[in-house]
Amino acid sequence: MDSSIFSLHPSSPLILSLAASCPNSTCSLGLSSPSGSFSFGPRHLDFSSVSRRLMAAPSPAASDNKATTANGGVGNGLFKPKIVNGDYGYVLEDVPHLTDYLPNLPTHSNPLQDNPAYSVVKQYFVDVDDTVPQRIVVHKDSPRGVHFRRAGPRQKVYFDSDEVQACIVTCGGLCPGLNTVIREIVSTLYSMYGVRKVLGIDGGYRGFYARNTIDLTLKVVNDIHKRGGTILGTSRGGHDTKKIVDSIEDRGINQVCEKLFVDQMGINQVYIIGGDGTQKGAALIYEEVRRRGLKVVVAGIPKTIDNDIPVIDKSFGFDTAVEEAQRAINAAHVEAESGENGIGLVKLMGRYSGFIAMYATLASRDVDCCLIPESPFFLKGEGGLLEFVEKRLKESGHMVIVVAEGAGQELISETKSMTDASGNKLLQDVGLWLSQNIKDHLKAQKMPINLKYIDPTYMIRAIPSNASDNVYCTLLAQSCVHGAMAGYTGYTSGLVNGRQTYIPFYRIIETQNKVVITDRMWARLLSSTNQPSFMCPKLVAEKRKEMQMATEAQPSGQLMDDGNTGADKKAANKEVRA
Ligand SMILES: Nc1ncnc2c1ncn2[C@@H]1O[C@H](COP(=O)(O)OP(=O)(O)OP(=O)(O)O)[C@@H](O)[C@H]1O
Ligand SMILES: O=P(O)(O)OC[C@H]1O[C@](O)(CO)[C@@H](O)[C@@H]1O
Ligand SMILES: [Mg+2]
Repeated sequence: MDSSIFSLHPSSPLILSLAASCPNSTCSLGLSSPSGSFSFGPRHLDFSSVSRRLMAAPSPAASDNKATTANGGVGNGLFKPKIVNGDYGYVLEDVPHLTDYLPNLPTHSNPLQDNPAYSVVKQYFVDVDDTVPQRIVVHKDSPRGVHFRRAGPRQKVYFDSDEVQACIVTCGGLCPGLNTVIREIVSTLYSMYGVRKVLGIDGGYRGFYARNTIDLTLKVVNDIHKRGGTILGTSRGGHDTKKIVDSIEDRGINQVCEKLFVDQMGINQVYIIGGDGTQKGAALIYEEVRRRGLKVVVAGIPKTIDNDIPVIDKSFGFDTAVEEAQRAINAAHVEAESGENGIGLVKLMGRYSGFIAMYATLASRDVDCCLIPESPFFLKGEGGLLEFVEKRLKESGHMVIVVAEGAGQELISETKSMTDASGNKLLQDVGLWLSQNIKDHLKAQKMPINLKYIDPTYMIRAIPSNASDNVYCTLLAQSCVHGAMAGYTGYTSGLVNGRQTYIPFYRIIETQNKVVITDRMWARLLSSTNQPSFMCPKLVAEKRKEMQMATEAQPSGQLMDDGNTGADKKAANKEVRA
């Protein structure tokens, strides 16, 4: 067994509480027929259809008695989190399961065990009790801490292949790898689970009730991973939970797709690919589905080019975007080097989180100054940006500046703030604003300059994913499908410490992942660019306190983390005090 994966030992007291809430553990195996699985033959669909529509959902309070409760909740907070506590501070933040509110669902043997491609695999299935720790760096006496359920195929599945009617939707901004995820969900459903009914929802959440859909077959998705964008289209705004669940349940989709959905059943597996906003919407859909007592899995795949989703190691497409950003930075450098007092200014995406700018800067080594939303700066006076620009030009004759689109917004916008259809703040063009201020300042100093402003914003997210992101997308998609087939719901599939996991929605949507400027990664950047921090000592102290409070409340999932999470810092502070 891998050391980063903890298995709950069946004899430990922990298993007792887990068995009560985990459908795949001993208690639900008791449902199996002597042959090891329930099989309802051709009538099975009828049974499911009845269970989808008629089985009364227990009241949230009753159904949640199975798990220890904790603060927080999903969406409207109707359903409490499933938290399992074990020895030595072990905590499992578990994901919901269909049997939490539909207790008598039949199980089936996982068809993967008859798949020739998997015949060589030593262990077909992931142990149902395997979990993955959120914190990988620990001290001798640290508690074992928070864990998530390990993703992967389970021995028992809760859907018969013929019964599955899946749909996929993509929402929010574009991101490299969206098509790969779509392709691999379809391919996993078809090739591993023998599913034949997969539908693409057109144009984001509103596509659920706009009734435009695409039949996703292996042929349709075959080459799509080579293209940027999403073949399904995407959108912002337009989330209406009730209308979406009405459509999932029995309207719209099966009517449009008469060829496939002759039995008039609704969708029973919903795969939702999108960022923080999308996952909030997914959490609401899950709650409504559960409230109605439907046998419908709601599963998310985190998509965010800004890498602003917490808990996960990093988001798919991020590497591709950083790689593509190098081309813009290289061009800026070439331009800057070639003119008198040349300045290459590159604006990169990053609304609230400056990860793309930070990683593109660290990768390039040609950058003299990187500005991100998390690190406030000021323009004029001693220690300000303009003084630094002037100094660097005098020293080197040229410079490259990388700015994240969300940086310095508080300095620019005096106009009334506007929002997009999803409620996200619309940003002012920090690149143009910086260009003008730098030009004005250096003109006043009588310094001739050559400033070239490059804005590759959409170019870094509209491209197809690179090879490593393609593999990442494949694993994410496969994990997500395995979870749905195993009956888990209300989860986002995500990579945690290099392992695929199922993370409850509430953990994904409760905070945003941000660059922690008091961590070593930002210090590495400052030492690579040799830029000042642009912060007065008082502000640094305030930031440090702010960050400490935030990280102590919640260990953050920093990209290539040093292990400098809140909990580690707590432990470190304890040592210092001792
Ligand atoms: N709080 C919310 N509740 C329900 N739905 C939401 C919420 N926030 C956003 N959505 C819906 O999710 C979809 C996408 O949201 P948004 O435009 O914010 O993008 P995102 O998923 O955060 O992706 P990204 O920001 O990475 O582009 C939209 O259809 C929006 O209506
Ligand atoms: O112009 P659009 O499509 O709204 O997207 C812009 C936003 O999308 C993001 O890439 C997030 O998806 C942000 O970085 C950016 O502000
Ligand atoms: Mg977002």
